[in-house]
Amino acid sequence: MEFKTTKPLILASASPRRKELLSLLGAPFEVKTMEVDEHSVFGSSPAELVCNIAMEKGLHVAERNQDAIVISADTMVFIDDEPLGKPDNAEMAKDHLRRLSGRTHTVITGVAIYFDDVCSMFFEKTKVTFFALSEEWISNYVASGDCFDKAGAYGIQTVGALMVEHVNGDYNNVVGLPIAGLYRELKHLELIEHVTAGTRYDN
Ligand SMILES: Cc1cn([C@H]2C[C@H](O)[C@@H](COP(=O)(O)OP(=O)(O)OP(=O)(O)O)O2)c(=O)[nH]c1=O
Repeated sequence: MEFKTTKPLILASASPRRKELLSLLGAPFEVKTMEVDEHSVFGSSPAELVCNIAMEKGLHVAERNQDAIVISADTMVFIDDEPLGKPDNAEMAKDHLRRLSGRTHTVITGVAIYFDDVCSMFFEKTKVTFFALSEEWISNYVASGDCFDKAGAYGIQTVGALMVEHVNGDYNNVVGLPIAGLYRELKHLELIEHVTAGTRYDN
């Protein structure tokens, strides 16, 4: 099953996970990124914060590619409404994991879709419950390096999966892109269509 977008599609993200998930649509796309200072972005709620960061990540790419659909996203882990982003160092990673140990946290991904001078945004929330983690586990996991490029200092799609007792919601949202929600949003905005037999090689 394949889809095509009504305009050229650009993913404004350096995340290999987002690239892999967007590929599920089977629609061609390019990756174009521009650096943004995530720390200078604010929001009055966790969902608003991730949406505002997602919007910021896509803005300059969209300005330079006005004939395209530009997609950008931001994923953060929230515990007690406090954001846990990507850890800067091993101590910060250990602190993140100690806070997540034995508790349920929320992973929110904000997604921005730029097209026709418009920016449409949505977010997806997934609840993840961790088993209680021993100090030895935390040290070994952080030493493996898996935690460093990931919000909350874990990867649910890697060996980090061994910490997860329960997931309530979209798994792909935790990995960085709620692809089912994104497909539905693109469909709602009439930016994507199913490639039916006979139209597959039309362009
Ligand atoms: C919680 C969790 C996050 N992550 C990743 C998804 C995101 O790539 C990353 C959160 O950082 P982001 O700042 O959302 O994204 P990024 O810096 O990787 O990529 P870009 O800004 O260029 O789009 O954490 C996992 O891969 N697995 C997980 O289980």
